[in-house]
Amino acid sequence: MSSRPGTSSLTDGTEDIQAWLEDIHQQARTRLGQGHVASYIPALSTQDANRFGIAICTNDGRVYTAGDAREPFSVQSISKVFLLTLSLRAFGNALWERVGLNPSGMPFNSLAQLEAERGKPRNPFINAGAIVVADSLVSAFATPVQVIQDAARRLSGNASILIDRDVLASEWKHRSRNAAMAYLTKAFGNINNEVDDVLYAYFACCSLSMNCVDLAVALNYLAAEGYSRKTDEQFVEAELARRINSLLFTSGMYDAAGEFAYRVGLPAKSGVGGGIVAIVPGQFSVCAWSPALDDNGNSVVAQYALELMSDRL
Ligand SMILES: NC(=O)CC[C@H](N)C(=O)O
Repeated sequence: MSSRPGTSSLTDGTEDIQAWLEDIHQQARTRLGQGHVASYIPALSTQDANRFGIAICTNDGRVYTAGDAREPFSVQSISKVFLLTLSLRAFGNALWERVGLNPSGMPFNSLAQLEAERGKPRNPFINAGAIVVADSLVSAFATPVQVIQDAARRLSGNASILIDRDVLASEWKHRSRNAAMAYLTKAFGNINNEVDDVLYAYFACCSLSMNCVDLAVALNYLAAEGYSRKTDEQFVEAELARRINSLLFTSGMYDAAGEFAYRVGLPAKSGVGGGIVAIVPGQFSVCAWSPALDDNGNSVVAQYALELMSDRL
């Protein structure tokens, strides 16, 4: 993209944007080979670390892609954005009596902080927070997983989005740590349903299989003041979209949120499947994906691609 001073919107020609994206993809590829594919969920460990895709969805509905942007991957913690949005739609600010709003400064699966803070998770994007949010959805809906899958399908316009049953089975089998968090939270009175039901809903959402285009399109409402072009509805109020973006900015990248904010400066959510969604409010949403992660559980190449992108905006 040209870098005329003072211009930062994606209003240039389509070919320019496509070339710009391909250029970022080319440059970010140089970091393939760094990091490690997540192995604590065995079904994720078989992913090919050399995959790398990126997709942009502009607020006027144009989609640009480079690399493996249409290859489905496990969304993992990116699903926490769907969980939070649906819970805030159902419960509004009452949710914040159960979940905090501050960065955790701890790994996403920390038990120590949850114990110290008496079962009120720091924010909705660490695992304990998302498990409380999932509990709220188990209370609100008879079929919470279906509700979330439907939302992902409608917002992305892709009716064939599925839950990856192998990933779900693998997460379930290796659930000890998340189960410990859920039971500890329940012991403090902050889980209302059966732990197994809540964990199942949480894992099923993490196991959604989507590609970069699906995610960039589905989460574009956060760039577009809450409006979803796909469903042609105000999915959330503009103010709520702004608040979710603020939370993503401070807490979306786990304990690396500060560093990511410094380097990239955009609201973003990562998942251990290697995806990262970032939001440029008023302009576009972007999803980058490459499976190998750094020590914080964030994709090395996807982070670098977003850093290059933000440098050039
Ligand atoms: N950070 C992540 O993507 C973690 C999600 C994963 N399903 C877990 O519970 O550990």
